[in-house]
Amino acid sequence: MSDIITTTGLCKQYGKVLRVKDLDLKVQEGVVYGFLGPNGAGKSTTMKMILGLARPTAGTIAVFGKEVNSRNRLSILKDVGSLIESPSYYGHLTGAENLRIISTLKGVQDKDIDRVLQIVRLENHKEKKVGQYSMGMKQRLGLACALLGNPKLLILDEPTNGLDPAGIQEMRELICSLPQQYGMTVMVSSHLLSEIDQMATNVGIISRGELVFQDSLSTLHEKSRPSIAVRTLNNEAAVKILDEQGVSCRTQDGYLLLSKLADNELAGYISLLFDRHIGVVRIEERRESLEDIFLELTGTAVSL
Ligand SMILES: Nc1ncnc2c1ncn2[C@@H]1O[C@H](COP(=O)(O)OP(=O)(O)OP(=O)(O)O)[C@@H](O)[C@H]1O
Repeated sequence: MSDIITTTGLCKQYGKVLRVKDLDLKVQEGVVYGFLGPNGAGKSTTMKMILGLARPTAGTIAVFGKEVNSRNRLSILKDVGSLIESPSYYGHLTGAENLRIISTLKGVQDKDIDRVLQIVRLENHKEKKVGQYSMGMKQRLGLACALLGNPKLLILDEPTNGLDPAGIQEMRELICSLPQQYGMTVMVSSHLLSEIDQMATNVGIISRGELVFQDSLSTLHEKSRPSIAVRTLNNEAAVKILDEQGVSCRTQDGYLLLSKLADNELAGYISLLFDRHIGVVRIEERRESLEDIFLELTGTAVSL
């Protein structure tokens, strides 16, 4: 699989503050790359630099294997569609008319308009004035604009912002379908872990301008460490007994939390508790949630 976006040591300074620090991103062909981070982490700034809308302070950006410079920028970005911030439209014109204006600017044939309207499921509303569109329809029209010309790469900055749950679901399904159905690579940003979890195959997590995780979503899930939660009738005494055995544990919500043990070891400690007349009433396996991992990586509680 080739790399569609590679950044090396990418930095952006605003005033005296470095807002994007030494970013080495790798977005491989055919993935949905979820670019996740708390508000103000530097996601939009990074995407704008990739799209040539902001000038990097340092570092390089390669798209489709070619390092982007002022001479080749336009020819490379011809194959990139984007949705950055809420797009504005002519409200007195229809969806199709708005798309016609963009397709002319992009040098794309008119017949592509019906194709993109179909992908975003707006074909039945194309003759309606955009001023009468719902927020979700406007956002889908934004995606349609990005899809004009059948780009190989889509860069979408928080495309579900401002949408209701049904709109979010629809946008998410659309984005997920793009690599398989149209062979596109998608980089999509969000501050919502649950959204990236449901949409992306690969994840880059940015915190205060720094990349703190980059790998497949499944690798992120593997980081969630299993632990054993035990509920007894006397947790205080149980902690002392386990402590004597060299087993460290902490109490949380009425449970003793032990790091994952082999089954025979755990069985040994449980029978020891029985021998010491401590009733064991629950034994459960738990996994650290993705939210906990996100918190560890970024030091910021995640919004769901
Ligand atoms: N043009 C600018 N001039 C000065 N500071 C800026 C500019 N653009 C962004 N910043 C600052 O850079 C930091 C990163 O902003 P950015 O918009 O990239 O974050 P983000 O991760 O996209 O967050 P959000 O989800 O809130 O949009 C913020 O502290 C922001 O205030």
